[in-house]
Amino acid sequence: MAIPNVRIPSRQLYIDGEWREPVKKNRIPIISPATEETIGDIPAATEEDVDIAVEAARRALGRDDWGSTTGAQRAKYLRAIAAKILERKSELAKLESLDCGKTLFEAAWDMDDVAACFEYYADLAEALDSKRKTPVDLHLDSFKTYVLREPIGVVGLITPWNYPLLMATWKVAPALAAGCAAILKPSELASITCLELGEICREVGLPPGALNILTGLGPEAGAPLVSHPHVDKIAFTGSGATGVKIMTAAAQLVKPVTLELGGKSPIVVFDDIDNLDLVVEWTLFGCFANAGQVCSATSRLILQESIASEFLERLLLWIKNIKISDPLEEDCKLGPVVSSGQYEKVLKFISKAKDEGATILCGGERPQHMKKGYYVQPTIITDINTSMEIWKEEVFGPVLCVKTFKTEEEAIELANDTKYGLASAIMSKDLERCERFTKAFQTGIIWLNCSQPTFMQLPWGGRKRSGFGRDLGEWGLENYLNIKQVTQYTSDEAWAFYKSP
Ligand SMILES: NC(=O)C1=CN([C@@H]2O[C@H](COP(=O)(O)OP(=O)(O)OC[C@H]3O[C@@H](n4cnc5c(N)ncnc54)[C@H](O)[C@@H]3O)[C@@H](O)[C@H]2O)C=CC1
Ligand SMILES: NCCCC(=O)O
Ligand code: NA
Repeated sequence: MAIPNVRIPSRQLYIDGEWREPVKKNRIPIISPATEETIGDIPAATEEDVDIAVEAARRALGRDDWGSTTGAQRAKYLRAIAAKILERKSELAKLESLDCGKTLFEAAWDMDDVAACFEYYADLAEALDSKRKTPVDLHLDSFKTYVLREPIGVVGLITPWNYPLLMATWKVAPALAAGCAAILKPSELASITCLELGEICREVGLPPGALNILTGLGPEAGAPLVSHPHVDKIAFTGSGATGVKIMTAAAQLVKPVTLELGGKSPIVVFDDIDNLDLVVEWTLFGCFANAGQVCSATSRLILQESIASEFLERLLLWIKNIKISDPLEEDCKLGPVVSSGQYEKVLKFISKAKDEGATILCGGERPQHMKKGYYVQPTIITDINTSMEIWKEEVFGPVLCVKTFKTEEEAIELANDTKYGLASAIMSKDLERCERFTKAFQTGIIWLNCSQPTFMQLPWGGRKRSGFGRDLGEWGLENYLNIKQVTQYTSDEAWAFYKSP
């Protein structure tokens, strides 16, 4: 089928409401994950550009047209952005798919979520107006006290390539709703749609400096943002290794961070399930959506021994039905991973698993029919012991590990046997058992008889090495608010602590 072509806009950095060439004039090529060809390039920001963007953001905070806006006024901008996203949905979805390899089906889904997220935070921005000043009654005649919620200031938002525009929106929307001035640094592996967000902000007349978009390499553009003295907070989604670097750099300035890092989430399947196909499909979706490049992917299947062979047999039949093709093709359900680096990384994990004695039940290689592109077959690995790397480390690719269990205690122990703590899923018709697992799972996200559904009203984030802080919901807005207490002495009486002269 003919692939719909779309022009990749050539952009500069988006700073202070306009397009600006990077000071050093460098650019980074865009490599198509589906064809391995260079299809464009993005500007490469460096420290000098970060300084210019931070000053623009600080100026915005000091100007009435942004720094003194009400939540209702900011909500208008957020709703206008949402409308433009929907207007350009088809083109943005294609650009997203071209850039990161995500199927067009999933990219379109993401664009709906992006628009809905801006709308959601527009509502919360309006609600903030009545919550800005909360009286606290001490039942004391001589004091009047209240709490103020105010924007935290200039915020640095550093985001990954697996959901390029959606992960950026999870941070940009609440940051703008709170009245912060933001500098977004998307991943250099997928920046196209984030740059289009800059064009959309320019078109809706978002005041200059409220949102600035700096594309570029992590160490060159991200690191200077983290260590900039006039950036008040960093919100990050990405790898654990980079999260540690960011937290270490921010610590030098006692700068607050929120870290949404990786995961190695379990899906526990009991033999009392009613509908085998329903559970098999959730298991597939939980690990192979977005080609497995999902921080919350339930990439460890912990299967009750009594149904293991029947379940795996059915799983293999479903896997054969997954259409692997150019991600822009209709009905494609598995595209390439984002880059040659990620491709090599995933294949290395698989070969290490084999070396350590595991069995590749299916997949494990490039699909025969895809001669070009960073494609990895949906892969299932069995005969795993818990000391293997494949059991412990996040692969961030279409690779599902399987272990079996007999008792609930064994299942809980296997599920929590990870340094991560992002998400867990349990499939069982016994809701009391689900309740027990909800308490026992050491994660921030629990799925009961499903895996991955993500709703922006709910707090998203984890524990342990999956980081801390929460995106989405009211919690997402709190990330960008400073809480200030105000205590007023209202009496004319002396305080009478000291003896009057
Ligand atoms: N939890 C999640 O949602 C994600 C997890 N990952 C994991 O991370 C692995 C590596 O993927 P990467 O794209 O390299 O993730 P990464 O964590 O290195 O990159 C994420 C963002 O951080 C920036 N960055 C990198 N080094 C930085 C530094 N020193 N200071 C400031 N910013 C910096 C990058 O430019 C990008 O915008 C993946 O294989 C996957 O395992 C990657 C993306 C998302
Ligand atoms: N369903 C959203 C997952 C977000 C993430 O992988 O970071
Ligand atoms: Na890309």
